[in-house]
Amino acid sequence: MHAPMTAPRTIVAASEMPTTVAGRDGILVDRVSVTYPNGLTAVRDASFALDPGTICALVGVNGSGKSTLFKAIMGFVRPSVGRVRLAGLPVETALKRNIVAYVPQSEDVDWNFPVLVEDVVMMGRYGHMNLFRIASREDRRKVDEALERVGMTAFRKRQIGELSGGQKKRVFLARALAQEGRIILLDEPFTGVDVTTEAAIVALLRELRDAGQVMLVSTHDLGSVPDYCDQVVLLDRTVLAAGPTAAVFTRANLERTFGGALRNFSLGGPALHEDAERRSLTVLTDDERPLVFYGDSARDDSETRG
Ligand SMILES: Nc1ncnc2c1ncn2[C@@H]1O[C@H](COP(=O)(O)OP(=O)(O)OP(=O)(O)O)[C@@H](O)[C@H]1O
Repeated sequence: MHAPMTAPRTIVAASEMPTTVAGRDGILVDRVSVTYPNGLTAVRDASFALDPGTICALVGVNGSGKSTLFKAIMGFVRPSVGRVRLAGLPVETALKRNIVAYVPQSEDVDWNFPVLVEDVVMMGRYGHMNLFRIASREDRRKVDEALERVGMTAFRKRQIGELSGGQKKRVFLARALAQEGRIILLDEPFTGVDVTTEAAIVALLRELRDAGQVMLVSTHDLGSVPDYCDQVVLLDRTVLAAGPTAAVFTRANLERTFGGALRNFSLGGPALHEDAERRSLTVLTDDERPLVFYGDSARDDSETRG
């Protein structure tokens, strides 16, 4: 059972935190704004800091700027204002040192590209290779290990485009594992994934967290956030709230984040099933797995899932 939710509290902006503590070895997003060439400011004055050994959910409606923030962290777009530090380094340096791994959204990948599963995972090793990209025994061992960890060894000679959605996600996760980045960004890793695969991915993320990695996970799967995320960043073109899940992932904050996009079912009164206690039940849903609140506490219903 997840710890009861507490009242939302004021979150200290990353820029006000001493960089020697928060985000020093993890992710520091400090007053970042991103303006696209068409003049649209997709993210304004966003700040948060994540230390190693953290899984953080990035939550917001479609168009709230999640992918833009990922692109800024990956160096695909340059902030017009503010700075990103990865393990204390500027983005370009962190990328050169192979510190950041990225698991893309399925839509961002060309699945017709003829490439084998094991080749995709080997791409995670490219940064460790010399100019000629000749895989060493160590590189091959890391690829074998990564495929094994995600349960895709039997599929290694298959074309990536022939796999199911969940299998593709596992392969890209294996690529991130093979890369051995200390920072992993996952863009909607659970979209189109069955509950068994989701549970396997979550178990792997927990292992990585326990090994000291820091993960930022963009997700619409609200119901599972309290199960495995230590921290949450709520985004709506700017950071509405950021911090420990128990403090930030509250009904009030979610309603503020999602506004009319959130479907809210409230049931009051009658006892549920064999539960004798009468209490109110609220179900909040974005577009994937719903989040259930009993009174003001989010219920961890992981035991009821496959
Ligand atoms: N290259 C671009 N040029 C101009 N505007 C863009 C560009 N990319 C995204 N946008 C706009 O920036 C805003 C934020 O988009 P972004 O893709 O970051 O949202 P998101 O939170 O990732 O959405 P989703 O949940 O749908 O993936 C949107 O209004 C989008 O139309």
